[in-house]
Amino acid sequence: MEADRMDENEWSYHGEGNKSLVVCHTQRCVVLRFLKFLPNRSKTAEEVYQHLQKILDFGKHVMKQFLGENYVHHGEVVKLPLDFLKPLCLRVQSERPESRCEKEMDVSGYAMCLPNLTRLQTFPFIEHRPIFCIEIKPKCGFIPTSPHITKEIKKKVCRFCMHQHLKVAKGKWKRISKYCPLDLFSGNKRRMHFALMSLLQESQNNLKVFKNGELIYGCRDDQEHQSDLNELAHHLKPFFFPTNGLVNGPQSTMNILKELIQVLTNTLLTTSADSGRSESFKSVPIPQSRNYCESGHVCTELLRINKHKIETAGLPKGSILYKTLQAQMLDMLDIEGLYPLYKRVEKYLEECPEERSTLLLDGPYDETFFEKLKDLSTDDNGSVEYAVTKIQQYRVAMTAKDCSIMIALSPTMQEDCYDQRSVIKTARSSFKYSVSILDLDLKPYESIPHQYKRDSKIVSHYLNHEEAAPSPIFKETEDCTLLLHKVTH
Ligand SMILES: O=P(O)(O)O[C@@H]1[C@@H](OP(=O)(O)O)[C@H](OP(=O)(O)O)[C@H](O)[C@H](OP(=O)(O)O)[C@H]1OP(=O)(O)O
Ligand SMILES: Nc1ncnc2c1ncn2[C@@H]1O[C@H](COP(=O)(O)OP(=O)(O)OP(=O)(O)O)[C@@H](O)[C@H]1O
Repeated sequence: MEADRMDENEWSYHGEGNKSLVVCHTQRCVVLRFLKFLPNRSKTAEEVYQHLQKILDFGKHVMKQFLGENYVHHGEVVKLPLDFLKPLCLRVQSERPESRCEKEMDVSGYAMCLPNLTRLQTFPFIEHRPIFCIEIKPKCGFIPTSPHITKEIKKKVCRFCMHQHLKVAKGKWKRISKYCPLDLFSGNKRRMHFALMSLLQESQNNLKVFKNGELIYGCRDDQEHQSDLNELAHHLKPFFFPTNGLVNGPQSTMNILKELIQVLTNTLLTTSADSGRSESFKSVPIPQSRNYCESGHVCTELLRINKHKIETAGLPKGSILYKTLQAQMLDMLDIEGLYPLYKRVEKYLEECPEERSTLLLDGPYDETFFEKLKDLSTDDNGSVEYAVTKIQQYRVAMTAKDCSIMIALSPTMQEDCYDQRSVIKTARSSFKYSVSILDLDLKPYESIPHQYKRDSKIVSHYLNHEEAAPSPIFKETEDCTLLLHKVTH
């Protein structure tokens, strides 16, 4: 990137989260990811540079090893001139959703330059072949079994489903989503179909759809707005049924969504030859963990019929979901077991503050850091070293619980002679695809007390308000349609 030739008019607002704001180039397949800060909390240019460099190192030396070379794009830190940044910041301001404007885009002079993951990862310039991309923020896909857990409900209902109730009560979202991460991570195609359909119906901030790089569905600020699946299907129709232009109406919408879900399921279950170095990790053991959630909305009939399958189904090793779940499961103690270890480290640092850098709490995030994550033992010998290892594993796990998966798909003719490993096929369609993971910033050590409090808030709210309430009635005709439809393997 040539910093002296940067023109703000070539960049447009792309999206943002709680910690960063992203702009994309209009001609090339790249984005710039800026940090965001609360007003008066901004950092110096040097601090921002160091922070971005740590994000890069963590992606490159840790998450790439974990999740695989092909899925993770660590990008590069770029220096940008102020006469580019100031007008760019003004330009994007009007595009930003109001709910995100509490924080300001950092204009200190550094950003992360990354490939635009809504595009196929094989071309440096924007191709004019049609493409769409689904972004999924799957959240935590397992129920914890840690002996440190004090509330039994945490062993029955997953955190996402419990958290839904608090979010709706606080007005963050209008409706409870029927999505349960345990369905998506189950590896069972029917449950995955249900999870994806639920995400489409109530996308919240867990699903977005981009068409030719532009957001067309999901993550709307206006939470009153009920997502319009007909509109989405209308957008996607040319990708799935290019010649069948006249068929319209609910049946057509359903067919398109079913096709979309099938393509997504197949992609999520595809294994990558590129295994990274996660093979050198032992699988994280989770004794007697249940793989469905008591508050899940997946039709009880389906659970009954498929009970045996649900017990045995699993994710293919090497699939993106498997790798993400393995990283999430590095949280073996649960925040309830982790918090006392955090306090142990804090006490030690109070007595010996000069030891902070020796403990490597703030990096460097290099090979040595990665190697230390491999120690899965939970035999606490009372040492500060044990506490630090568990804390670092927890931070990696929390990162994996909050990342997003991008699936970019571009229709291709069966006869196009692409490398067949990068083509996903169903009976009706065939797509060239790429899968990536984004938002792999290591969660801060300092956020552990906040995590502890939030966990207790989510659980108490659920116990006080929801546990006694009956499960929502499941309308089989509406919601089971996809589930009970035969799924082609
Ligand atoms: O705690 P959670 O599960 O609500 O996750 C937070 C996310 O909320 P969500 O529930 O996905 O809507 C939250 O997402 P939103 O801002 O709600 O879109 C952030 O991703 C937050 O991470 P960070 O503090 O910005 O690094 C996330 O916080 P962390 O817990 O990952 O630190
Ligand atoms: N490399 C990329 N290519 C395309 N889109 C991207 C890329 N990186 C981020 N985005 C888009 O920008 C949005 C915000 O980015 P990101 O998730 O990294 O922000 P964040 O503030 O770190 O999120 P969080 O709220 O989870 O902390 C993403 O949801 C995604 O839609």
